[in-house]
Amino acid sequence: MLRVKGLTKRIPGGPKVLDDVSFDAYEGDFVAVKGSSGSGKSMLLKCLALQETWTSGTYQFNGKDVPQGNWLAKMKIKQQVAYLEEKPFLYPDKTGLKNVIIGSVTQTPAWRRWSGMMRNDDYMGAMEMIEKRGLLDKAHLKARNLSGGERQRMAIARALVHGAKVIVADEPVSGLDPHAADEVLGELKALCKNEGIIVIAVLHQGDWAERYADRILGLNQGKLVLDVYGRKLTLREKSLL
Ligand SMILES: Nc1ncnc2c1ncn2[C@@H]1O[C@H](COP(=O)(O)OP(=O)(O)OP(=O)(O)O)[C@@H](O)[C@H]1O
Repeated sequence: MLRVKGLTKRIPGGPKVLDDVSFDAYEGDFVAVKGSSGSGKSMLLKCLALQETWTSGTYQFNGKDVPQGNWLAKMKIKQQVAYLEEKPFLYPDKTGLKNVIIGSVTQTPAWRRWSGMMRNDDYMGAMEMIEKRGLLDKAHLKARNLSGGERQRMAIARALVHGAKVIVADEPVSGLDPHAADEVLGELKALCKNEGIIVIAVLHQGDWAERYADRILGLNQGKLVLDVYGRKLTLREKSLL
C-alpha cells in the first residue's frame, strides 16, 4: 500500500509544483493521473519513484515512511517502485534479455549494472518474465531493433525481474500506435489484476485512462482536484483539468 499525505514540492525560489497532494493506492489498483501541461503529473510520479525530493508532506510505502536521505533505504524503495519513462532507456546494442537482467538505471544499483553478471537463476527468471509478456521471440534481439511497444513491455519485464511491486509510468503509450498502446496498457492492467501490482500512470491523452484505470486522479497547478473511481469523467470534471 502506498499513502501520500500533503505532498508538496516547491522549486527553490520558485512556485509550488505539487501542493498538498494526498491519496492512497492499494494492491491491484490501476491509477491514472490526468492534468494539463505543467500541472505536476511528472513531478508527482518522480517523487513517488524517488527521482525527485519533496519539500513537505509524507509518503508511506507498506506502512513505513519513505525516507529522503538514507541511501540504502531509498535503494530498497526504488527496487519496489519502478519508474517507467515515456521512452524507457534500453542499452541499444544489448539484447532484450540482457537488458532485463542488467536492470534499469533508476531501479538497479550501478555495481549490478556494470558487472553485467548473469547467474543461471537470473537467466531463468528473466526468460520467464519475458515469456509471460509474450516476447520470447524477441528476447535475443538487440534492443535497437525492438518496436516502441516491445521496448515498453521489455521495460515492464525488467522492472518486475528487479522486484517492482509498484510501477509508476509517465505517458507509457504516448507515441505508440493504438494496437501497441492497447498491448502495453493491457499488460499493465493484467499485472494489477493477477499479481496485485499497483500501477500509477500518467495517461492524459485520449480516453486511455477511462478505458484502463480503476481510478483517475486529476491535477491542476499542482493541486489534486479530482479523485474519481470506476467511471468516466463528466464534462464538468474534464473542465477542471
Ligand atoms: N527542476 C525544475 N525547476 C523548475 N521548474 C520545474 C522543475 N521541474 C518541473 N518544473 C515545473 O514544474 C511544473 C510541473 O512540471 P511537470 O513536468 O510535473 O508537468 P506535467 O504535468 O508532467 O507537464 P507535461 O504534461 O507538459 O509533461 C512545470 O511548470 C515545470 O516547469
